[in-house]
Amino acid sequence: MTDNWGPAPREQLRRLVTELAVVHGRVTLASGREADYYVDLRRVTLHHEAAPLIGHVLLDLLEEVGLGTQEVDAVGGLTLGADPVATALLHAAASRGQQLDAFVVRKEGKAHGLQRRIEGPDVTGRRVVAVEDTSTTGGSVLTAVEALREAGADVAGVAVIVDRGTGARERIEAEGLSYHYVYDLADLGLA
Ligand SMILES: O=P(O)(O)OC[C@H]1O[C@H](OP(=O)(O)OP(=O)(O)O)[C@H](O)[C@@H]1O
Ligand SMILES: O=C(O)c1cc(=O)[nH]c(=O)[nH]1
Repeated sequence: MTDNWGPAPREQLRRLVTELAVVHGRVTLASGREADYYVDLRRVTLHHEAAPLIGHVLLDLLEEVGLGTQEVDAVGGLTLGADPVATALLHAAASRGQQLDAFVVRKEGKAHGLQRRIEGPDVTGRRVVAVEDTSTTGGSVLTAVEALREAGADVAGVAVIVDRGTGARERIEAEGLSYHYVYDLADLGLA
C-alpha cells in the first residue's frame, strides 16, 4: 500500500530485506541442507532503518494474531539471529507505551556466573513468543521453545521475519504452536 507518506512499513521493510539480505549462490544452511540462496537477515535486523521497522511490523503482526502485549509478556529466541528481533519488538512496544520484555536463549548453558540458559527477566510462569529472523527447518526456534518450556514459560506461539517454506511450519505446528511470519519466498521474489 502506498499513500501520501510513501509505502507502508511492511512494504518498506520488504524492499530493504530484498535489497540488503538476499544473497544468491550455493550455501550450506544451519541444518546442513544445501541451498541456492541465503537470506542474511542480520544485515537487516542490525540496520539503522530496517531494525525499527522490524519491531513495528512484527508487533503489528503479533497484535493481529492475538499475541500482542495484552496477551504476551516477553519475546526472544535462540541467540544470535533472534536477539535483535526481540529487542526491536521491545523498543517498538515501548514507543507505543506498552510493556514487553525480551530474553536470549543461549545455545548452551553458561558454566560460570548465574549459569542461566535464558538471559533477561525471568520467563518462568510467563507467556512468551519465540521469535527468529528466519526459519528453514524450524530446528533453531524449537531448541529455544524446548529451553523455554523447561524453564516453565508458557510458549504462546512462534513468529519469524522470513519463512523459507521448507518445513518449519509443519514442525512448529506439530508442537502445538501457532506459526506466524511476515514474508514468504514469493514476497521476496524467490519462489
Ligand atoms: O530453521 P533452521 O533450520 O534452524 O535454520 C534457521 C536458523 O539459521 C540461522 O541461524 P544460524 O544457525 O546460522 O546461527 P546464528 O543465529 O548464530 O547466526 C537463522 O538465524 C536461524 O536461527
Ligand atoms: O537455514 C539457514 O541456516 C538460514 C537460511 C537463510 O536463508 N538465512 C539464514 O540466516 N539462515
